[in-house]
Amino acid sequence: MGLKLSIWENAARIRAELRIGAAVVLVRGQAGVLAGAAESLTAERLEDFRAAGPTDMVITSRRATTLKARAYDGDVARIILTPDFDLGRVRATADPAKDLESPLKGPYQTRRDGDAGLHRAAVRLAKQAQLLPAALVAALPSRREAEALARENGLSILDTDALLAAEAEAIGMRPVSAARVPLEASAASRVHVFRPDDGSEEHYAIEIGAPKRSEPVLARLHSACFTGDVLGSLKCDCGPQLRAALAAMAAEGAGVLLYLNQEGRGIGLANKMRAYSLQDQGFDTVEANHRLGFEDDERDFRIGATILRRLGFRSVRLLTNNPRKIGMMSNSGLQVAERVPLKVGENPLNAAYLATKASKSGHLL
Ligand SMILES: Nc1nc2c(ncn2[C@@H]2O[C@H](COP(=O)(O)OP(=O)(O)OP(=O)(O)O)[C@@H](O)[C@H]2O)c(=O)[nH]1
Ligand SMILES: [Zn+2]
Repeated sequence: MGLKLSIWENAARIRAELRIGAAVVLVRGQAGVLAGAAESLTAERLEDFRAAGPTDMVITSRRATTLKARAYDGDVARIILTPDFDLGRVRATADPAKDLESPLKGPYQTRRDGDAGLHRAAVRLAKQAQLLPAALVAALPSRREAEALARENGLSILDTDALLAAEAEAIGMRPVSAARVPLEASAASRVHVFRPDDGSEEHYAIEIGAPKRSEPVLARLHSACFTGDVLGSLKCDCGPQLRAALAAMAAEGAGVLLYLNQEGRGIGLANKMRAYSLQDQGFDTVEANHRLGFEDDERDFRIGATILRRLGFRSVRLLTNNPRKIGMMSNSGLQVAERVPLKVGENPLNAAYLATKASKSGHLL
């Protein structure tokens, strides 16, 4: 039977497998590797990697900077897994929790020859699985042998160039369901649920009143913050921003708030809590992300524009202090007719966080 998984089906399955510690096969051109996430690695699986072929641990250049490892591959570094490199050292290399306690983890020998494309893809998949951005990669002799290894062991196999090509386009969003939900801010509210074609998290649109599609709509792109939105955390300004945005829309009688499930600026709640632990050790919000191996902001801002367009909007008055959100909207073909500042919720416990966003991430004051 010619039943073939689509690239999205395959990538979604591989993300789930990486989370539970399975090894997968990645191929590109004539090359193939066995790959797994460092965070979910076990001692037994580490031996499987060593038996499969010469194994590297791949980290991002952000993490490499903290570890003083040379990154010859631009945004990633391939650490050669010498025989003494055990599971404890893999964990300590991936996870910065104990960096200050035991700063001397190296020296690391990093690889500079050969192509790092499949290694880069492995780290990217670990990030998408919301794990620490670090992977184990064992080189296999050829694509043909990689395909045979996958077939014989029932492993998932992914062509990483095909995934990159698919991701270059904005991911499609399908409206799934919608219903009236009267809110404290406004009784005239509807919640719409959108499901992305790539099998990742669903996102929500909260429509207040009946905004005209022919005029710029008062809009907010809100990224999920479990701690701020739900628990009322004082470490950030998300909860007050969420409520102030809904209140502003209610006051005008119309607006649309997108609730985007991009927790922790796209790194997920587990990694955000790791970042918070680092902040308790004295690092600011940007430094903490970098020590973990992430960029300051890992969100895909095209998602918001895609959903707004699906809802029929062409132009927005955007509630934000973040110039990147404005840039993304314009690049995605949505006109930003006006920026509406949203400065609420400053308190003594988040003042330094807000100041860092202004000084390092270009947030407008
Ligand atoms: N990684 C990380 N994420 C954080 C931290 N504090 C808050 N967040 C996340 O940051 C996001 C908040 O972003 P938003 O308020 O939508 O956007 P913004 O970039 O601040 O821009 P505007 O609020 O529009 O000006 C949420 O996903 C939070 O979970 C932190 O210290 N580290
Ligand atoms: Zn927050």
